[in-house]
Amino acid sequence: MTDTRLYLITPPKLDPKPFGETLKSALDAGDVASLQLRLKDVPEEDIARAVDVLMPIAQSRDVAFLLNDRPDLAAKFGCDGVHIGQEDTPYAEARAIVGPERIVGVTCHDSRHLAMEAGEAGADYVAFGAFYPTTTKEPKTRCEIDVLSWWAEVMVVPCVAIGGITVANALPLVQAGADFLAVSSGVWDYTDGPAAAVKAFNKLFK
Ligand SMILES: Cc1ncc(COP(=O)(O)OP(=O)(O)O)c(N)n1
Ligand SMILES: Cc1ncsc1CCOP(=O)(O)O
Ligand SMILES: [Mg+2]
Repeated sequence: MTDTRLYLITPPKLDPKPFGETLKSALDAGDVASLQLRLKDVPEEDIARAVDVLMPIAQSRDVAFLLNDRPDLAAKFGCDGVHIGQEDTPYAEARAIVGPERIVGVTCHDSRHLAMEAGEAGADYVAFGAFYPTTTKEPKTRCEIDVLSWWAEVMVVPCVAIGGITVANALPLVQAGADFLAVSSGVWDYTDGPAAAVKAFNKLFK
């Protein structure tokens, strides 16, 4: 049995009501640690509406609900945390906004240095990637698996792997010691559907 758990990331554009039904079936299919709402280039009211619909679905199933990019909205909406990248609100400011009880995760690309900085500052997790090709986002870097295994070996701050992760290519990341696999299209676009993807990922973690 490994300690790896699934961290789902929503598609960058979605219609909350129908997506909410898809989300229910995915979360009811197996263990999911967290869901990140990651809407890009949309007005705040679209984020608010998606939070209204999707956050109760996640939280009622003990799935942590994180918001991408916006610590101010994460605090305003009562999300469980926020994910910030290197071009978003700096960690110290994000932590001051959301407080000590909420999760703050930080993008660290392929950089041991960025991850050590974030970990020492108090980040609740560091995210490395992209490990595989992805069309969901133009990642700034590719990350080698040895960065992940080094971190898992020597550090205690949880590490997240992200970028092009699928059921077919996830095992080396699990074996390297990733605490979480952050997955978007590998679940939402899975051939047999998101629920089957959640089941298949959880089988890999056994
Ligand atoms: C878990 C996780 N890891 C990395 C990212 C990427 O964040 P960022 O670099 O800020 O890019 P955008 O997602 O904001 O386009 C993430 N969102 N989640
Ligand atoms: C947000 C993000 N950051 C680096 S790669 C990526 C996209 C993750 O989506 P997918 O799992 O579909 O590659
Ligand atoms: Mg960001």
